[in-house]
Amino acid sequence: MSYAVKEAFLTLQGEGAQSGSRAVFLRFAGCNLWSGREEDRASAQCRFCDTDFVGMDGEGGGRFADAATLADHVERLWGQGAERRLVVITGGEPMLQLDSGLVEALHARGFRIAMESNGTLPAAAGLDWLCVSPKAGTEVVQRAGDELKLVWPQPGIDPEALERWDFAHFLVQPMDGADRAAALDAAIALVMERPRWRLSLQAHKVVGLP
Ligand SMILES: C[S@@+](CC[C@H](N)C(=O)[O-])C[C@H]1O[C@@H](n2cnc3c(N)ncnc32)[C@H](O)[C@@H]1O
Ligand SMILES: Nc1nc2[nH]cc(C(=O)O)c2c(=O)[nH]1
Ligand code: SF4
Ligand SMILES: [Mg+2]
Repeated sequence: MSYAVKEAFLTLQGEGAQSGSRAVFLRFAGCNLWSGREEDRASAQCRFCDTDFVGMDGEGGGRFADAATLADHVERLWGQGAERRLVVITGGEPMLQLDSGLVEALHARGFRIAMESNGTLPAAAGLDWLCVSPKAGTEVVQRAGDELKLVWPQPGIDPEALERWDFAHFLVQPMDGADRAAALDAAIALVMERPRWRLSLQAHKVVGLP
């Protein structure tokens, strides 16, 4: 099968428990919770998205005919060196496209594979790091993984209920947008009340990386 990629680039992981790690980001086009068009945002299931995932016109984006071609592209973006190769697969919603063929092709090139998902679709087998970020009002089927990353505040989500899910790390990330100062206060307050949680800041935005 072919893959629709919005953009792909080398940067540092800015979020979560692996923040600060060198990584190739592979951003698939399309999401199942929002069309990506501003005129649809108010009626979407996920309304706070900070990402343009429409089309294939970004840096390093395009239509890739098969898994080997896309994995070669990721390898070229990483450059020389076999040590600690990491690809973060995101979107949009990556589980609309990520399949076992791409997992195998990336592993064959020595990559650890991390994925950022909204959890409404079951994760592909064989991933090395799974981040699930639940969205209020959606049915999250993927309730186990490496990190649960809760964008906060989100009315309709109860952090205490999420603590029963099977994750190694519980991160709370302030919602970026018009109310980001209040969101930061709310995220800090959550950690103060519930020590299971740790604060995840979007470090790439602070330092000006993509
Ligand atoms: C753009 S999403 C793509 C992956 C997947 N669709 C998801 O939602 O997890 C990547 C990450 O950014 C987070 N995110 C999106 N909009 C955000 C915002 N306005 N502030 C903070 N985090 C945000 C998501 O919750 C997710 O953890
Ligand atoms: N540097 C950087 N780190 C990130 N971590 C998760 C991101 C995402 O959009 O999925 C992201 C992103 O867009 N850029
Ligand atoms: S689920 Fe993820 S990609 Fe889709 S609209 Fe929400 S934050 Fe954006
Ligand atoms: Mg992002």
